[in-house]
Amino acid sequence: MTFIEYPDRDFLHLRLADAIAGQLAESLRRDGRATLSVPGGTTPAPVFEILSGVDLDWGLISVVLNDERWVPEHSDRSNTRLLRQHLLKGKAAKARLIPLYEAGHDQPETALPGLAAGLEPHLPVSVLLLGMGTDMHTASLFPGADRLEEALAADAPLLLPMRAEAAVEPRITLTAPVLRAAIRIHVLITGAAKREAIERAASLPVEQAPIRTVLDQAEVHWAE
Ligand SMILES: O=C1O[C@H](COP(=O)(O)O)[C@@H](O)[C@H](O)[C@H]1O
Repeated sequence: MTFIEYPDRDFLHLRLADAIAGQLAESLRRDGRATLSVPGGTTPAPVFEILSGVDLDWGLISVVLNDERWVPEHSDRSNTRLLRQHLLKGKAAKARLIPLYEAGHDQPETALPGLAAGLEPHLPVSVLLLGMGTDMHTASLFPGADRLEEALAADAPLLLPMRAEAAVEPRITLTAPVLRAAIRIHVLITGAAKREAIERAASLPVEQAPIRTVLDQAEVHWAE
């Protein structure tokens, strides 16, 4: 993996947002379209805030989460809600959100075919930004999750539902082949515990450290 250490979080957020914006612009020039996939959780909001003010042809950019928790959008656990609050506003309000949640379904399984059909035309992902938990999960690929093996397989479908003790609620996640097919891959982590975890991940099997599925292709961005 390529590991980039920054002197502080503000600098990290600015440099990473700048790199992502440049790569999206490159995809727009090359392909006339771009897809950006982003994590939820507690870490990425400052990068989203910066990106939302960047001058890009956002009308040609699709945005999809790496994963979603199966909760309504008004829940403070909703990754879609986080996206709307911090990224899909300002200049980025024109971007097209590709949903990973559909109201009216108690469980992700029944919504899955429709969500996957909506995603397919927007692949491959041009720029993939991932987060990681200290348990080395990325997207909703959790160690010990019920469908992890299926999601890591080379012939996995685009999306899978996922349940794991650490995940709290059912999830829906992009699978490993979709993540690995992304043209540019960034991992954003902060703090000593996540640095230690990603260093440990490099020597563990992917089932124990799912972040490994992208580590050979990723730039990891870290600040204390
Ligand atoms: O639950 C999730 O966790 C990971 C990591 O989140 P963080 O709060 O430790 O930054 C995140 O990447 C994933 O998208 C999210 O659903």
